[in-house]
Amino acid sequence: MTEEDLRRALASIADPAGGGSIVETGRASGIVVRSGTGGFVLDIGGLSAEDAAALKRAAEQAAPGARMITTAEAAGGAHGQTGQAPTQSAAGGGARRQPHEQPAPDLAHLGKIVAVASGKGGVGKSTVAANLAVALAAEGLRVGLLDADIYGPSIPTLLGCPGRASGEQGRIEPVEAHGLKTLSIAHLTKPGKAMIWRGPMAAAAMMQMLADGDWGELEVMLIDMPPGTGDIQLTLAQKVKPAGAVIVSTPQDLALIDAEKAIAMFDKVNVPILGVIENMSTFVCPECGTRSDIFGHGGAEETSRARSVPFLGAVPLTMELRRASDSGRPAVLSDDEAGAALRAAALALKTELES
Ligand SMILES: Nc1ncnc2c1ncn2[C@@H]1O[C@H](COP(=O)(O)OP(=O)(O)OP(=O)(O)O)[C@@H](O)[C@H]1O
Repeated sequence: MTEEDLRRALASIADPAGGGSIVETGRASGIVVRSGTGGFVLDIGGLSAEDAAALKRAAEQAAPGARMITTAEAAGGAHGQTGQAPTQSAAGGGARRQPHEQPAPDLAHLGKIVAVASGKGGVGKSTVAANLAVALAAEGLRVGLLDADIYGPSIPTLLGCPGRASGEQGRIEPVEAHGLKTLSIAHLTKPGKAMIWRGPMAAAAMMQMLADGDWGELEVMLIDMPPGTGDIQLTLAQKVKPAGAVIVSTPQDLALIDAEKAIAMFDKVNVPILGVIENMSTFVCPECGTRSDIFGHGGAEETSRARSVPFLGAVPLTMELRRASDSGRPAVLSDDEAGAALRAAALALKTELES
């Protein structure tokens, strides 16, 4: 038996959660054959006991004698619900890519890839990512922005470019907005569909948008990561090999603890930290202009000093920024304080990328 035989046998089994065969969705991974004996990992996470038992039986029958390791570690999303792979709904059925199975695609045409990440949700990571991207495009760079926040895609709203991406023959045409190219899972799926994907499917979707997107020749590709340190972050580090990561945090202690965790995770997988940005740094009252440090102030700068990573700047919490984000006109295009702070952070990032 060869690995190809084993892979083909497993590919004949449909993932009970939908999205294609268990090889296509990444539910069967780590497929190896050593001295004629096969082995693979079967992820039964997110399945009902009944579906899991049926799947194990089907795998045993399809690959008799192969060593099967079952794991539920990668489970995520709603249990037992059906997900949908992006090519089915958008790009017209191109070759799917498996982060765990296929060699890393050649992404040299994407230029310097920068992950914008946060340890904790809701700190304004997507807002910062969108504004950095628009500011870098305004500086004349050819910029891409990938929304890899599969579970809460917000880039189309922030850039004011909802709707569906077009595509043919397995390629996906990115959407153009504010001088840059962007793709989001929200451009590829019906609302709500992406939320129920399991971890490996979400990672596969990110890789597919990167590899199958018709991005052209870019200088910088920013990736708006989902919050936390899960499957997608690992796939990114292993397959995409980014030039570095930008960590967004509020000055609040809890957010900073999680930001530290994110820094440690990127350190561990050898992704350099290009800098830390403190968001919601100081609240500026829209009525009287009074400043108050609702979440504290300066904590992210202290963290970056303690970890010897660059501090790219502090962005205030302002009504204008919130309104600009909701209306799809990035704050960086206006002259107010938050816009200026974001432009400065983008320039600091540009300097880091050039050094
Ligand atoms: N500096 C700021 N001033 C005012 N509002 C802000 C600021 N930064 C972000 N926001 C608002 O906070 C909300 C959350 O921001 P955003 O979606 O960017 O966070 P996130 O960290 O990406 O969240 P998630 O973890 O859900 O992906 C949005 O409504 C956004 O407009």
